[in-house]
Amino acid sequence: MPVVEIRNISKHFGEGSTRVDALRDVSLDIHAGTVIGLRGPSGSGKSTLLNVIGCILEPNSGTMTLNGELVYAQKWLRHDLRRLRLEKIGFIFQSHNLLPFLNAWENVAIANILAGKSQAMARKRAIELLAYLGVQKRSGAMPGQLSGGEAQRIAIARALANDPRIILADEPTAALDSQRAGAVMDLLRKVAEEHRSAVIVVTHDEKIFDRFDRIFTLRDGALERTESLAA
Ligand SMILES: Nc1ncnc2c1ncn2[C@@H]1O[C@H](COP(=O)(O)OP(=O)(O)OP(=O)(O)O)[C@@H](O)[C@H]1O
Repeated sequence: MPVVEIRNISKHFGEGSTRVDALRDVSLDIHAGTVIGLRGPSGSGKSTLLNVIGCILEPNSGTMTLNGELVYAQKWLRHDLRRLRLEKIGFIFQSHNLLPFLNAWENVAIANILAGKSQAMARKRAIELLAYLGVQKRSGAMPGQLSGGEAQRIAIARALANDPRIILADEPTAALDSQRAGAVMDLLRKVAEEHRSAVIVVTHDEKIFDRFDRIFTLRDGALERTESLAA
């Protein structure tokens, strides 16, 4: 069973002469344990698709099933989308978006505290994740003291805090050199395989194209072609 199942999803912004069709009839399946690339020219709908899968943006039509649960069919079928996001979905952004006034482990723990877990449990989980990602030595550092690669690992740890089945990453390697970009992709693969998550990465970054199991290409809001890169 796919972790993400999208059928005929469309999304437009505006009406009449200002209408933009950001997604047109997009259908795709994403399976557990896979790392998927999403590419396409600027304005082709990549962020819109990521935000729809992340239940941040409501589509106009189609259906979406996440982790076996039908969550959208012409309308949202759940009223607690925030909880769904907190429990099932991890977000990683290009600029890591760490909170500047919290140190590394606190930035990771906040995800669990928001989800209602105890401070002690949130701290324990944060420290475990920082060790898993190889940045435990930086757990007391403030974001301004971290290198780009360290900050991105901590942002990945935060995205993993609630054991999400779906990890959405918007240009996670854009600010990194090829060695660090490769290390981030290795981590995302490890997470996909060990946690049986589906990882979806929006990218223009050609140096990581060979790291995906599959690449979906969007053009003018429509899925153009898919490439299976798995050996
Ligand atoms: N909130 C909005 N209001 C109006 N139009 C929007 C909005 N968000 C996106 N669009 C339009 O929808 C289309 C798809 O945008 P989207 O951001 O998904 O593209 P993208 O492929 O992620 O682009 P980029 O690579 O530049 O980030 C674009 O034409 C964009 O201008």
